[in-house]
Amino acid sequence: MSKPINVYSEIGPLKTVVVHRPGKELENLMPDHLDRLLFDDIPFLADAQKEHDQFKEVLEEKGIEVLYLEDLATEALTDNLIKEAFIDEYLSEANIETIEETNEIRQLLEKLPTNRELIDKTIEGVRREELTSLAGVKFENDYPFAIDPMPNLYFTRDPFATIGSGVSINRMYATTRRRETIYGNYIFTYHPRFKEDVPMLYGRDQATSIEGGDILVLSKEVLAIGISQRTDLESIKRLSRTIFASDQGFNRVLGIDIGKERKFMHLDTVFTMIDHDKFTIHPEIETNLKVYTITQAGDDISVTEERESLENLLASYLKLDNVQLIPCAGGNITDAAREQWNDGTNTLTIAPGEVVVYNRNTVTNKKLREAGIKVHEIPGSELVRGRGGPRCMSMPIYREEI
Ligand SMILES: NC(=[NH2+])NCCC[C@H](N)C(=O)O
Repeated sequence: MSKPINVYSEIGPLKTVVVHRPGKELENLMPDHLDRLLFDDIPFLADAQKEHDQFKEVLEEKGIEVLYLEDLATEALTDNLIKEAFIDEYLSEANIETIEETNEIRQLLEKLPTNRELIDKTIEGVRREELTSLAGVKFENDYPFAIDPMPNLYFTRDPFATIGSGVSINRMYATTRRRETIYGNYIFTYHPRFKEDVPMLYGRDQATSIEGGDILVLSKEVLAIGISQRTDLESIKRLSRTIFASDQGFNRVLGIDIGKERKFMHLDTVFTMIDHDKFTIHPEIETNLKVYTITQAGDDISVTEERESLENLLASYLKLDNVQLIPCAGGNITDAAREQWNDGTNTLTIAPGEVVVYNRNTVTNKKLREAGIKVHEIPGSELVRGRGGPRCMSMPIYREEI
């Protein structure tokens, strides 16, 4: 049987992808805690779900198998021991204040009629008002949650990342997203579809952070990884060592330093690959861009700073005569800033030269069409409020070879 995971490019025809339909976790967002939960606004859940369903439909119309993270996580709980271990791990990382609360929440989770409801509840979070053990208790603060929600989970790109036939279970930068990686760990360890034969390339317990939005598989040999607010050069070195040792054919990692900024927290918010020789790019990162090359050197790796422009580096390492960088909004400063903020550069490529984008980024989408790209538009007025676009909302599991 062929391997369950096959991702050797950013652009090979997409066959299988993992998404998460936003759920009640979005109704646990509050203005006072948005910053910490990495949100900029509160989406209207019903509309966010409709938009997400449209995203799924566009993918399914192209014959792409759409898997839901919440289904996979449910199916990974194949027996009671695994389920108990999952609940234990979830509770131990949930930052619950007292033993009484922990015990009551454990009972609440165990009593849920189905494993799917259990998974949904862990994503949604627990309000203090749901716990009878807290009735009448006076708190030092008015924080309403016994367990925080995980509102960012619909950005399935980030907590784990598929590379070749393996998966990097990531160490997330912010506490609020760290628990999301529990699901990936259970899926790739216990789900019948994945449990055999999926090499784990990074671990959630590592000391330095790396997130999937920074990881781009440019070719069978070359990866690009953002050095960003979310991903450290140290993590890239660690991942590179494992990847080179895993003998999958990857022999070069480009570390692209995009600075530590909230507005472009991951490489894929400013740079994506959309065809054999075409990329989207946010003009703001192009000046003074630092790129490092990591390769195998004897028993270890070497890291060297590149001198060439990104364009030349891509052409040379991808063995092309030249490449085209398509600037967000055609490069106009104001339009590019607005459309990048609304994920205009965050394209999901579903086949060479064919992408899914938000309809709101009209200037960029026009430029993509002019460059000969086939563009599928989806609405994203609510989804975008979490600061992520089609690439962030999708984790490819299988791409055909190109
Ligand atoms: N791959 C991406 N660009 N993901 C975007 C994630 C957005 C999310 N609110 C965060 O800050 O983590």
